[in-house]
Amino acid sequence: MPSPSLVTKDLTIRFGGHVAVNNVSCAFHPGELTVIVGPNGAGKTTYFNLISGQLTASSGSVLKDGTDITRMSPSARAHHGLGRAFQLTNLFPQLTVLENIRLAVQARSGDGWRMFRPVARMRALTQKAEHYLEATRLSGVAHQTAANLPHGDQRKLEVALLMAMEPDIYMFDEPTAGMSLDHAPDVLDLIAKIKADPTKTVLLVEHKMDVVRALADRIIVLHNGELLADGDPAEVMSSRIVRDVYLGTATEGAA
Ligand SMILES: Nc1ncnc2c1ncn2[C@@H]1O[C@H](COP(=O)(O)OP(=O)(O)OP(=O)(O)O)[C@@H](O)[C@H]1O
Repeated sequence: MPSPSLVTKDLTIRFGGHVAVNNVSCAFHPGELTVIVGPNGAGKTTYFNLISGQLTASSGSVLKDGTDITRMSPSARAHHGLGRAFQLTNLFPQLTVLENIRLAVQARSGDGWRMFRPVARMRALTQKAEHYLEATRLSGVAHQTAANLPHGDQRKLEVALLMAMEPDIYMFDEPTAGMSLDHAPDVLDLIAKIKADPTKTVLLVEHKMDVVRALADRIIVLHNGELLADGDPAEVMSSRIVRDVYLGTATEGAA
């Protein structure tokens, strides 16, 4: 097993008297896709927010390749290779699909967001953007404005933007939420492609068990902000304690 790319150590956040994530210690490795499951309110999104920097921990730490990123801003964490897909927030709605991806490629290449650059440089950026267009099967809508894309293609564009940033760690929060059955397989195929790269670590928050079964190498279960179970998907999902949690019969402190 390679050394972990991401570690959370005793990660905790309190909102007033409520501990939403409670001492969660977990290590994630390249080449591994971990699905985070748990009932509503278990702390899954809060755990994600603590990792990507939308929230700052009350105590504990987050390490990326051994570097302590606990107090870093989301953009500093992104700079360290942590990539989280967000619905639409990174899109320029009036620009085309190709232009949006090219801007992400540009940002990644360190060119910043400058408007003017030599033609050859622009061509190289466009070629790279076209590569991500093809990888995400969006070439057919390359010249449509992002705002006019159907919902399914917008979700694919979010994945394309994330890929263009070339993170080591991909984080997806319910990537097929709100998608029609026709489009969901496209996004799942993309995530499967990312997971096939042994240098990438993938974290996924997901409720849909068919998605979990299709993609998970490993499952962790959160319950009342605590890490309740961690391991092989089939074993974890068939374990008594996890089934009790999903049936709502688990008792406090069952972990
Ligand atoms: N900013 C906040 N202030 C106060 N309480 C919060 C805040 N964010 C989350 N919580 C609480 O923390 C707990 C965990 O919420 P979280 O959204 O992480 O759960 P979740 O497992 O992602 O749930 P779901 O599956 O429903 O999205 C909940 O009780 C929630 O109300």
